[in-house]
Amino acid sequence: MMQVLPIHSDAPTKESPSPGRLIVLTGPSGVGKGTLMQALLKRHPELYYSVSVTTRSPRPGEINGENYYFISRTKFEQLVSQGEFLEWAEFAGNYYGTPREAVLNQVRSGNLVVLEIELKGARQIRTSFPSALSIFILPPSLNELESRIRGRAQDSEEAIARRLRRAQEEIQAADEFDVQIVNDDLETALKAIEATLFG
Ligand SMILES: Nc1nc2c(ncn2[C@@H]2O[C@H](COP(=O)(O)OP(=O)(O)O)[C@@H](O)[C@H]2O)c(=O)[nH]1
Ligand SMILES: Nc1ncnc2c1ncn2[C@@H]1O[C@H](COP(=O)(O)OP(=O)(O)O)[C@@H](O)[C@H]1O
Repeated sequence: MMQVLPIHSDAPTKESPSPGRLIVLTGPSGVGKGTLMQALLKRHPELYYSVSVTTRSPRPGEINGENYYFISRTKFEQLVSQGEFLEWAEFAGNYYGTPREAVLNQVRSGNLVVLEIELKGARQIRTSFPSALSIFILPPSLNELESRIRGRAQDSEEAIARRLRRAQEEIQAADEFDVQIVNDDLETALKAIEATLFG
């Protein structure tokens, strides 16, 4: 029988036996998590991608409710105090969080739910959901990571520098996660993720 999880609680969520599963995709900014996620969703429409909430400004082309829910810092802090996030973190000057209820409902319904989140959030999920499958995406090199972030041409110099500093810290934590996959050739990395998820 499925156990009902506390929805509005700041206490770490107790894991319940459930037919669904949480998948955490993490790794430094610019490594290609978003690109891999999109390709994965195209090939496996049955996966549920959790749209995060953020205080970052939308980039050109980003759509509210599709890429992120874009909200103010005040509203974000209010949602934190209401226990609405499964995890949340500050990254490069902005807040990011995973909506609790939508994700838990999907897991309870038996779906594979993918969270694409940064290191601190990924650690929180590992603690709350020890059976979550966690995947760390590595760049082929730091130089390649920098050129991917620059190639995206959507962040200021300052934002790029912050992301690169943070990337070096994040990469050191790669071994904490269940699986490490290098995103050199995109297709190869995708196949490795598929093998991990669907075995
Ligand atoms: N903890 C946490 N991190 C998130 C969430 N949503 C996105 N992130 C991470 O926040 C970081 C910055 O995201 P973003 O500003 O979109 O930049 P980008 O990933 O470099 O394109 C990335 O590492 C995302 O994976 C979330 O809900 N929680
Ligand atoms: N395997 C790859 N080879 C070359 N470029 C890639 C690869 N994967 C992603 N990219 C490019 O790198 C940049 C950053 O990718 P993105 O998915 O936005 O990263 P993240 O979501 O991890 O920040 C994008 O311009 C993307 O097209």
